[in-house]
Amino acid sequence: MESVLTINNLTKRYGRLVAVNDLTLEIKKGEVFGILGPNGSGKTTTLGMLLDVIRKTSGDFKWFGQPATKEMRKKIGAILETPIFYPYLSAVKNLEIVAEIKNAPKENIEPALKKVELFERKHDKFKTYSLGMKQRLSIASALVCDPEVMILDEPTNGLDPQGIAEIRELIKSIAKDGKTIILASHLLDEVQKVCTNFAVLKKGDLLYSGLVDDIDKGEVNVEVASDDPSLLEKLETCPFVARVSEDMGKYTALLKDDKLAADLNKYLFDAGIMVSHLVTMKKSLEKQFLELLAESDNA
Ligand SMILES: Nc1ncnc2c1ncn2[C@@H]1O[C@H](COP(=O)(O)OP(=O)(O)OP(=O)(O)O)[C@@H](O)[C@H]1O
Repeated sequence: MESVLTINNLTKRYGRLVAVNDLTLEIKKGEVFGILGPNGSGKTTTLGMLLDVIRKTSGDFKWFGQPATKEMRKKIGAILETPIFYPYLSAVKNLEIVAEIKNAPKENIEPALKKVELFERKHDKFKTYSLGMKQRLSIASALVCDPEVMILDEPTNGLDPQGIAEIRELIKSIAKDGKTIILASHLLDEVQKVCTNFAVLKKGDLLYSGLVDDIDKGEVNVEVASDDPSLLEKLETCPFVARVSEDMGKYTALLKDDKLAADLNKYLFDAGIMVSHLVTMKKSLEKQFLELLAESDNA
């Protein structure tokens, strides 16, 4: 798949504080890429550097395989904060002004308003809009330029549950149209619901990057006990046990090759061992991330 963005060793320091530390990532066409991390983890700083509104300290990034140019930046629609709309003007008038400033065709306004489901309300004044509608209009203002990539920073912040659901649906529907989306969020749930790929940042460091589908896959640890003294030896020689540890007379075996507790039970039974205790201790990535985020909140 074509690379939309490659980031190599990107770093931003504010004095002694390292806001983004040696970040290396690749984002490919069609991905909905979530940058996940608690407050202060460096998400906004990263997006700011990628959009050249924050000056990088060191490192490098390329959009579409090339250093960013003004022309290329037109392919990127970014909403870092709500754009300033005129409160007494209608949505359509506001978007006409946006199109004028950004030199975008006025014909894009109607489809953009339809996409964000504000077409019926297009003549209403901006000030009469709910927060969710205002956010959808912000997204429409990026769509007016028909960008290939959309960048959204905490797109559901401050919205009520219905507003949140609408924005998430909208993001998925924009992605279906073939646009690549980069989204910063502190909500694992949001990233899980909307994104295909994600990276986890903590205090500027990249902790993890991978597929959202892998969140449910986690390590399978099985706690096992038996009166048979050869249990440890059998566990250590089992071809799908990666590691064994002992605690209070029970062994914990980390399984590999997608094997489950039932497979271990069968293996031990076939080896002549009757177990007295067998419990799966699955630690999903989700749990690990929640722990990680909680740790950061307490830091
Ligand atoms: N202009 C600045 N001067 C000094 N420090 C800054 C500046 N901007 C950001 N920082 C610091 O850099 C770190 C990363 O901040 P950043 O805003 O990128 O995090 P974030 O993950 O986007 O969090 P949030 O969601 O709260 O904005 C934080 O410690 C922040 O205090």
